[in-house]
Amino acid sequence: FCQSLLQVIFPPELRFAFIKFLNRAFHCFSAYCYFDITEIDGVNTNELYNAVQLYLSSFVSTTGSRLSLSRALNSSATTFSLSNNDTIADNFKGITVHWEHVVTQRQSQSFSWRALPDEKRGFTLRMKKRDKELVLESYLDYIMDKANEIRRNNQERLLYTNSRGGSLDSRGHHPWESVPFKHPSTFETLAMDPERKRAIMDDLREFASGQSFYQRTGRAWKRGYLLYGPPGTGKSSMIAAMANYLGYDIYDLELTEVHSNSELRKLLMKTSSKSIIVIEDIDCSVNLSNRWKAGGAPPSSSSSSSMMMSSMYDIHADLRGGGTGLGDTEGVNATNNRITLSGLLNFTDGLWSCCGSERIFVFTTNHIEKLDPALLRSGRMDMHIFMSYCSFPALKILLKNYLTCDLDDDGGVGDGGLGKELMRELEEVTDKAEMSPADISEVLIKNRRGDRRSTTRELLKILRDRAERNSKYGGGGEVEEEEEEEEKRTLESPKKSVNCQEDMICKKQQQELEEGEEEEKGKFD
Ligand SMILES: Nc1ncnc2c1ncn2[C@@H]1O[C@H](COP(=O)(O)OP(=O)(O)OP(=O)(O)O)[C@@H](O)[C@H]1O
Ligand SMILES: [Mg+2]
Repeated sequence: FCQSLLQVIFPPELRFAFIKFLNRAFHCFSAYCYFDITEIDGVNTNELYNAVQLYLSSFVSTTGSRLSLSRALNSSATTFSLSNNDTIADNFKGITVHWEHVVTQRQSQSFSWRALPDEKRGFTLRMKKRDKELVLESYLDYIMDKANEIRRNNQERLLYTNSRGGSLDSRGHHPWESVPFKHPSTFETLAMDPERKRAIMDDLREFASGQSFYQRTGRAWKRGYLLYGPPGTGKSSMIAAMANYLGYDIYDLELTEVHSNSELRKLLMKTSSKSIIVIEDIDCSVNLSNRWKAGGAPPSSSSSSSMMMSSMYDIHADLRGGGTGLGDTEGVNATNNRITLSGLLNFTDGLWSCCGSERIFVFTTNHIEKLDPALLRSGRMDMHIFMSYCSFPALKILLKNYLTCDLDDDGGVGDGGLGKELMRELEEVTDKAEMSPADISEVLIKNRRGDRRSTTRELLKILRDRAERNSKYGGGGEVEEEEEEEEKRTLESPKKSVNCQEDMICKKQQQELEEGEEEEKGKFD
């Protein structure tokens, strides 16, 4: 009766004004304030809404009793989110905030360019008025960062390659092509000394969480690792483990496909942050000890041989980038049409190297001694990591992974383990055998049908043979290694073998020239 009386006495305008006033009075005296984050902001999707949803999903799964589940395209994980009109509390730097997921039916609407969903979804964030500043200043940024991290962890990572060279294709597409990266190597499966492994993992973790350090010290947020060691010691596996550990994408840069320094720069500009840029076998992929060429004269040579050397380089430049041919002694083409060491150093160190951030450069080589000292100078590559032949602690990791048995220091645990004696014998010969983890894994795979002890005995036999051979002929599989190297070079870089032929032709020409000179000299004498 009162209500109808009020409706009769007060006109609607007055009633609305009264309700508005009551609302204002309530908000004035309330200790709380509210932010609405709607799913669609005008006609655009609100990034903050998606970020909040993802962020809340990281802890709502353990606290909520009724959840909405979803899975995004290319995602490998289920996303949990608050059900309609549910509420959850969160703590941030000592303050408590409350999130409510508000879903209402959208009223039949006027004309819109974009088909809008029937439901209007949004989050309401409730916090104490005194906390408003902190929320605006850092809580929302924190949520965005966290959401990006969750998105990256859930999403498949990619392995990029520059098989099309360094330039954009005719349709202006990206110079990198990608495939999903699914390498199973992790630091768990990687066989190397546990202490060194831990040091590398710590270094990576510090790098990934070191944004403020890099900002404070004025350094570009990047890090370089040089992995070196004999073939099959796990350099490529280490790169995969790094990517899996940090959740980064990998850009596998094929230097032989890049024709100039500017192409190299373009490629770099098209890489994303949180990625590992890899150049494998840097000593094989391109001749990088030619920096003197850009500066003019070679380090030490007689004039005739210097001329001959120049010609040699010009032939290479021709092959790669269409130079003018023999006699172009200044090497203009050599520097313009092919990549040089200084171009590569600019790539990793120069101003361009910091477009984008949080990037890791990894170079690998089997022969560190063949690299130009400029690449090795301190500060260039932050960490030099030697991947050695299999040591005993590394062997234990391989045994654990391949034979699925946990081993303590005495070889015990799990069905009696492998036994103290067997472990001692293994320890004695492992270092002397100088076998790579790849070779040892091969033995373990071949003999995996037998029981653990017989497989290990088989391995011990092979290790002993290798150790004996090494003591007889001195040194590890250097000859094998050289052969493998040569094979790798021919397989990976057909151009290289062309270059080798060119080198031989040039050497022959040089020999003929010298013989000619001697003849001339003889005539004068
Ligand atoms: N340290 C290691 N831990 C575990 N497995 C390894 C290790 N090293 C090699 N392997 C095994 O051997 C295979 C070849 O290793 P990988 O390709 O990583 O060697 P690499 O050092 O990159 O050799 P290359 O110099 O020829 O490129 C891997 O697939 C892996 O199964
Ligand atoms: Mg490799």
